[in-house]
Amino acid sequence: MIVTTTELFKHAYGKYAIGAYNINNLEQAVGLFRGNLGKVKKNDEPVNENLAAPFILQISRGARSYTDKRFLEAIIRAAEEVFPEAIFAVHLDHGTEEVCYDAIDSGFYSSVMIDASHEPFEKNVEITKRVVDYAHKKGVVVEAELGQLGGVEEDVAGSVCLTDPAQAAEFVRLTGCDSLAVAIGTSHGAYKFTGKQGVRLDRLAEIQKALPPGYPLVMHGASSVPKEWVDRINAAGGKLAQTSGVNEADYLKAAKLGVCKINIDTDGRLVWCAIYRESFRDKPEDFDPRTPGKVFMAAYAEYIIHKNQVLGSAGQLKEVRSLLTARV
Ligand SMILES: O=C(CO)COP(=O)(O)O
Ligand SMILES: O=C[C@H](O)COP(=O)(O)O
Ligand SMILES: [Zn+2]
Ligand SMILES: [Zn+2]
Repeated sequence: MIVTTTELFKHAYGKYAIGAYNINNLEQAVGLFRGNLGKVKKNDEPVNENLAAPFILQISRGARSYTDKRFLEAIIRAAEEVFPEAIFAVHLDHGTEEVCYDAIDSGFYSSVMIDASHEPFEKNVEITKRVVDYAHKKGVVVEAELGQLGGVEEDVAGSVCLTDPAQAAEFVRLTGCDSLAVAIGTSHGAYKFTGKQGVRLDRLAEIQKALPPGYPLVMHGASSVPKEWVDRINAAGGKLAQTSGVNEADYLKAAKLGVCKINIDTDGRLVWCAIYRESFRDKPEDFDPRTPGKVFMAAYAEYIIHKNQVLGSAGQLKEVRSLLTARV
């Protein structure tokens, strides 16, 4: 069942965070749905309610244009039928104004992100407000961004510029956006922090205090970039040096400070890269695309289960399901 992020955030606020996972292809979709239902190897395994989690499926502009946006949509529609127990939001990640309108008009996305954070404050407000007004008329909710993450974010090269708490409150008031992505020291990709710096929970606490009670915040660039996966990639011929990620122990700390959505893309890519490299290394005679694909879907499902455990969303599906069905 596709729901809005608002419905998920209400349940999560202050207690745990919902995993927001980017996908680009069929194998990632299957692994993602399995993992969020506590299944690993087969689609028809029984749901494991102790592990099952509500989640957000994110589609970036790059994912939409990788093949054709209609392919991803068809895969997700099929997944809804194959995994009828899943409760998730379909979210456009880092949209421009034009792409937001396209996603809203499609009737498929329950949530969009307008990212005008590279614009000056007033322009960011102006663009975000237009998207919010358009989206709300069609029942779609909007995530916006204020402040800039470090590193490269699609075609926006940002330098770390933490979100100002007072500006955040003003931004939310002026735009009416439903959730806000804040810059608290993280960046996209596998090379996040230099030295000992980490997530700026102190700044996050100030932002939470400045906003209305219960207002949902979003953490981008939240992959933990696990050493285990980086080492496996390198042992299978990869060349990733000096990687660094978010400490997984910070996820729940951030959730207690109002972060309801935690964005993870890079970690899924690392799992993908390690599994495919190992498969090609260990089975050089095999050229069947399903050989690494099968291993990847199971490994990705297991990884999603792990992530949901550290986010605190594992095991929450049952309660979310009963709340949503009681409401109907
Ligand atoms: O923020 C993200 C997508 O919007 C993903 O962040 P990572 O690169 O840390 O996975
Ligand atoms: O914000 C960046 C996300 O990780 C999406 O990345 P992508 O644009 O390469 O799909
Ligand atoms: Zn941004
Ligand atoms: Zn992001």
